[in-house]
Amino acid sequence: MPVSDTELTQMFEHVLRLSKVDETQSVAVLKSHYSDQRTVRAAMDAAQRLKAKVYAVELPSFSHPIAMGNDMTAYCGDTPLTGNLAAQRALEAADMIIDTMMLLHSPEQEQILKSGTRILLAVEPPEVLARMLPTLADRDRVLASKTLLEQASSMRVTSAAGSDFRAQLGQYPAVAEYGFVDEPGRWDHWPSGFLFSWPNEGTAEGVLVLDVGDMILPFKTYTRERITLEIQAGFITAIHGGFEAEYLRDYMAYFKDPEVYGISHIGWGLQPRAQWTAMGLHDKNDGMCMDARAFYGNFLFSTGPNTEVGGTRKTPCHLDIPLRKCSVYLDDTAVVVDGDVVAPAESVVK
Ligand SMILES: O=c1ccc(O)c[nH]1
Ligand SMILES: [Fe+2]
Repeated sequence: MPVSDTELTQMFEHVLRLSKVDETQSVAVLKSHYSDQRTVRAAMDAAQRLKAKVYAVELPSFSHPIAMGNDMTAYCGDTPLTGNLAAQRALEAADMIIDTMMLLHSPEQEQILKSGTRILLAVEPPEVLARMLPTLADRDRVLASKTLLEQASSMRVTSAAGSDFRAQLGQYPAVAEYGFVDEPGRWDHWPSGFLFSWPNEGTAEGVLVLDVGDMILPFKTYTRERITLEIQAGFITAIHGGFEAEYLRDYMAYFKDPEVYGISHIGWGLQPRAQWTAMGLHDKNDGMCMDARAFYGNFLFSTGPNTEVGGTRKTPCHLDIPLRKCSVYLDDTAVVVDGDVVAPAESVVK
């Protein structure tokens, strides 16, 4: 249902308050011509209403000749900010950036965060922003699980469909997404409500079976037949199945980059207001479909880049693949069983 401009501004005030925006803060709204202009205006108005020093940084869009589709996660790494050091300095000067054009998975985002500037990504449609307006309960639920994830030395994922995946953890940090940025140097995405880390280089292995009803982003498709991925030493080594497997193989091969087969972030969803069904109710160009990444009890894995945590894989092809009905174990502790969150207690929604 349509959200009014007034509601959108009020929602931004709520999220910016949670992000500790006040009269002591400077807020930069990062945009390009493809930003949602209503989101840009609401962000600017809300920051001003909280008495922050507000400015906008507009960048000409960037399109790489091999990028396909309009989903902002489909081509990662190079962005409108790449190479524009003056603009990067202008952004690093802010205490907080509201990113309406997508810096995610770029080295520049990492550099800006290291300067202490915090970044909130907001590119979903206003109606999706409204349905998953972040709360302190979201933060507490995700951070309770992050405590377990950052202490774990391994993750194992199994499913009735036949998945049996393992990875060592610890080389990379655990990342919690709960929809607002309340600490210096923090990145987050409104809407969200999930957490993840990256496998230690070379340690992801086993089999992941995409069953009927799982999802592949940025295709924004529900899989209608099984696709089986073989994973060895941190990379997908085979993709078996029918037409949908062929489509996935063809898309990944198109980039002519062996790093596209690397395993990227792995984690699970903790947002009860995100819905598995939502993707079927939106057009492919409506946004990046955060419902799919965040729905409660999913196992979300992904392929390709790991630059945002200092890794060396800057490949542009990034697939986010949420699976239902998996069991996720951290060392010997089950956090998700058959698609339902079981631990820690503070992360379980009754
Ligand atoms: O919020 C996000 C969105 C995309 C992604 O790849 C990770 N986290
Ligand atoms: Fe991702």
